[in-house]
Amino acid sequence: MLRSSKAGGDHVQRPTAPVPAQAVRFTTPVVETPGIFILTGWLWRFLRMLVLLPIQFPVSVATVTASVAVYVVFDWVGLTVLWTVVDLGLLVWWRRWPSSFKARVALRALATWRRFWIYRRHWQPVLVVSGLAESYLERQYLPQIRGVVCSAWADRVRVKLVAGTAPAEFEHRVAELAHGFGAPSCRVEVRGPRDLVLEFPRRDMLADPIDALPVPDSPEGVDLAALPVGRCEDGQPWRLRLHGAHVLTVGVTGAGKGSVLWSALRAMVPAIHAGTAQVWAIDPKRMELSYGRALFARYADAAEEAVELLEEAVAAMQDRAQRYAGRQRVHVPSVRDPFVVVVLDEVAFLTAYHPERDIRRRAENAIATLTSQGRSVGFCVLAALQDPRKEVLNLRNLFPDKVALRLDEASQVDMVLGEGARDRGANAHLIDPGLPGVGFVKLEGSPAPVRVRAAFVTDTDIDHMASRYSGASSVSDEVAR
Ligand SMILES: Nc1ncnc2c1ncn2[C@@H]1O[C@H](COP(=O)(O)OP(=O)(O)OP(=O)(O)O)[C@@H](O)[C@H]1O
Repeated sequence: MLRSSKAGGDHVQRPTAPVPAQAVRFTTPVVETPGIFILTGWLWRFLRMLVLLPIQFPVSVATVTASVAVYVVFDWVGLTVLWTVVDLGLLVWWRRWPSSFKARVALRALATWRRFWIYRRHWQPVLVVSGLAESYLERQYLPQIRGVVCSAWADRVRVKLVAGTAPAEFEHRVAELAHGFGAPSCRVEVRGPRDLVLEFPRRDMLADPIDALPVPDSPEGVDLAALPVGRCEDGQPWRLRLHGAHVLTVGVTGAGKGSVLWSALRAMVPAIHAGTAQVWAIDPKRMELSYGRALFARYADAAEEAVELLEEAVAAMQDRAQRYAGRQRVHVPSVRDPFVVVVLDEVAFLTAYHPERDIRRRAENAIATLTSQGRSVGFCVLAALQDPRKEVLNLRNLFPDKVALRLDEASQVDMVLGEGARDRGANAHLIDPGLPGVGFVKLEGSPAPVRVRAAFVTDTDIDHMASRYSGASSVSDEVAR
């Protein structure tokens, strides 16, 4: 039976055979909605809006209600007096307490205005055209705007997602959203299930160069785990963790890598002066670091010397680890056991470009050992690199913290900041060449990349630092101990 040519064959449609027309077709009947239902729906929505309006916009509703009440009771004269008094009060508030006025009045009024004029007005067309509206049974579902908050530099639009969609759909369309709402960029921050925030900058807070930040007054004022090196896009200080981390700064030539290195060193010079921190510098280009040579406990520019310096650092680190074994788990910087920062400008010179294979191998081994074992015993590698590809530096994942300055290609963003960083708005390949020192970082505790700018430490600043703080660092020769 099963072998018969008919068995099972009746139901199999051969790929080339035409689909037969159905003799009988079942379709859902179309029933016209009675007008009364439509009217009831509209009325229900209108009443709901009236009830919710005072809850959603209490200040605006109170203002309009009070104005109407005063007009009804006291006519135009009363209304004019009321508004004159209110305006004078606002004027005094603005002049006397400008920041509180800005936070409580100006930015809130701006948020209400932009919510309706920019976001509500363009929401449907932008989302439909960019493919973020969902369709189901011939009905269209749009993510909802839950609120708009304005800060001094950006609008944050809180959005409730349509059930069954994922934040990744927004992350893949940041360019469409930015253009759609007339913003220079858009970043997506996921706050919880079906809850995300779209951040649209209104102006660039990092457009102007930042002068070198003040040097802390004393070594006690230096927090090696949070050195201020510049500013974040929201105006907050950008702090770089060196103690307990390794930092890789990547950017094309002229991207401003030097300003990240020098800002970090500037923030810790009192500790260098007191001898609780040391800088071991490798400067293959002989341009970037040679200026502040007096600040360094060790310095090398030639390849052979540089590799020896790295191997000395490994020996010192291992010696310290041996002394700590079983006795101490956390490194506390002291004159005896200073925090050692190995600064490596253009690390690829040693790991990829040097013609001698032995130099490349030794340099790579030493960097790998320092980055994988140095954190807990107070050794940190602070490196700069132009090209982040694996062939150039296959150790890049041993650096827990990375800074992406201006990059050549879009694909390099995820190489530096990790997968998905570009989708979340870290467009390091689109940074304006006229903005050196601008880049993206991932701050602790948040997967969303943050745009930052390093302060610019000029040659004069370096001269001053070198003459004021040099010579005091007690170079403890750990290898000898
Ligand atoms: N943070 C900054 N703010 C303003 N201008 C900066 C900043 N950083 C660098 N610049 C300017 O950009 C120029 C190039 O910077 P820098 O030499 O640090 O780049 P780089 O990435 O180290 O380049 P290279 O890899 O070629 O050494 C500097 O001479 C300076 O004029």
